[in-house]
Amino acid sequence: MDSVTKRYPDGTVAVDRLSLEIPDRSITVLVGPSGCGKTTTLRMINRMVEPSEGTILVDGVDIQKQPVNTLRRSMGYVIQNAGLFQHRTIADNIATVPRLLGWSKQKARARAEELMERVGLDASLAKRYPYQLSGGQQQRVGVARALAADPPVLLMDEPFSAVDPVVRKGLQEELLRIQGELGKTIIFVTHDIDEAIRLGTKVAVMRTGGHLAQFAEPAELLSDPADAFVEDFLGEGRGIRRLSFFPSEGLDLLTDPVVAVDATAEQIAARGASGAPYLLVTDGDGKPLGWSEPGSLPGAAPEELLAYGRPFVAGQDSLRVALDCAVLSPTGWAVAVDGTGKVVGVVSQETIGEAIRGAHAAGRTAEATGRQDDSTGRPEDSTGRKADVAG
Ligand SMILES: Nc1ncnc2c1ncn2[C@@H]1O[C@H](COP(=O)(O)OP(=O)(O)OP(=O)(O)O)[C@@H](O)[C@H]1O
Repeated sequence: MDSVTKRYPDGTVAVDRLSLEIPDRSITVLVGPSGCGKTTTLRMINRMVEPSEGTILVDGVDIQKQPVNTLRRSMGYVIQNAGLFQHRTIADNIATVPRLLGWSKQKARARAEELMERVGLDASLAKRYPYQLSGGQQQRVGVARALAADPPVLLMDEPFSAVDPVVRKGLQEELLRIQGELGKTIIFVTHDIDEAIRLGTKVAVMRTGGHLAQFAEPAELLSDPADAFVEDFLGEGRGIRRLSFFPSEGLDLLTDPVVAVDATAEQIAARGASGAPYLLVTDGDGKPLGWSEPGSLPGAAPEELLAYGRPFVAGQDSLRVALDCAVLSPTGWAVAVDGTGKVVGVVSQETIGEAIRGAHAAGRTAEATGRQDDSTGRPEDSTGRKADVAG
């Protein structure tokens, strides 16, 4: 997209000389306050709105030189409230484009069934009508319909804005999973910066008047907002949210303060000597039971143990998750587990604080030498998806 401007007939400049290079097979998010030109930008990409100036190339081809129908078939389009055809069943809604393309009824139906599964909809919903579905389910149908003819590009305009936060998070996770599986190029409009940071490989922050304020990876937005507008738009907690991009790998985990529930008095005395104010007691499988002062062991009843709270998955969860676990722990220590829930060590808030300072210093070095810092890539949580950076 090269120096694209949209001036509406009444003189409103909705988009002003916008230049963006949207990366292939990843999610690019357009974010900004109401009226900053996000929807206009998106609609210029499938020519629902024609630019006044500038050029838009897709795979190197000027979209103005392509027949509109061909262009739109290569781009799925999803809008808020899904925009489903109310008088058609779910299966027929999803099969709309394949049928227009002349697919047989059977083939289109099979495709609809396949897509329902892909977006997490039960097959039993196929014969229902949109009004018989929840908002979140309707939104999934909207995504399935947009994917039906397997277009390489998906344009999504505030697709999850109308659903509650829990459903929204589920839809976001689903979209990340689908993108990972199908490798679509997705351009996603939202006014929610947390959604942008969670979903975007790259995020374009726009400001009123259709100007581009910053185009960067989420971690870079959080560490180096281009100006006061972007900083303000990112809101509070920028430093904490940035920790989602730092992995917990390499945290100095201690195993000395971890004792099995059947440990002998001598073993406990030896652990107590390590100086930790609390020991973490584990069950026969190595899973956490709770914290105890060394003097109360052995023989502490389960109800006497202090709750260990939420553990983090070592190496998989981010430093943000590890810090959160430590802050929520009654002892100020976080419990680290492996993928199966077995304790691999414990770590104090202080040690996590040192790791955070180290990660910041490494980030600064990476910036100074101009190399890409791996820790500023896509944050992952224990599910292997992007970490929750909301809030
Ligand atoms: N058809 C139109 N004619 C005149 N002005 C328009 C038209 N469509 C949009 N605009 C104006 O262009 C500007 C950008 O609108 P646009 O819908 O692209 O913004 P947006 O960032 O998507 O906003 P929102 O988040 O509220 O949906 C706004 O000032 C809007 O009022």
